[in-house]
Amino acid sequence: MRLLFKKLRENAVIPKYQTEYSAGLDLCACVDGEISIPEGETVKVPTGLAAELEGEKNAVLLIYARSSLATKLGLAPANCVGVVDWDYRGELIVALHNASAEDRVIQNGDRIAQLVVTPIYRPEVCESDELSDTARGAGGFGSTGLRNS
Ligand SMILES: O=c1ccn([C@H]2C[C@H](O)[C@@H](COP(=O)(O)OP(=O)(O)OP(=O)(O)O)O2)c(=O)[nH]1
Repeated sequence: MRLLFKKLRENAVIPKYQTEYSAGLDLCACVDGEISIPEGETVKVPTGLAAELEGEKNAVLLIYARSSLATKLGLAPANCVGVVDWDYRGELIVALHNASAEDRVIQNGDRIAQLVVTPIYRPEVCESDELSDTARGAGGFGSTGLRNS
């Protein structure tokens, strides 16, 4: 499988794996100089890249937070996880939300999020009057309690 990146602007950065076993490919901001993300606001940060997962339709590109940005700077994608449709050929955008109490500045080339390629199922969608019985049934949202017992 090949993941193709097309640079939409000269200063875009083609992602690379940081280590041999990195799960994510860091996405870099592609801006003129720098971009400000005021406290409490969300800014759509461009990457200057379009991507194509060549041939493989049962996989998806997901845009996740970088834990360092989220925990140290309060910057994480507003949509939690960005889902990139297989047929999307537009620019990859990271909608960074600033949950900190300070304005933040992102410089051109800063690594702002990570792209993860993961397999997906695309099942046939059917309406059904019955679902199979299970021990859990409809229990959820804490129905099994807090601790192991
Ligand atoms: O964090 C993200 C999320 C999405 N996208 C791109 C790829 C995706 O294929 C497209 C549409 O995203 P999504 O399906 O989440 O948007 P929507 O709000 O459901 O709008 P629509 O599908 O009608 O465009 O936008 C990004 O660049 N970054």
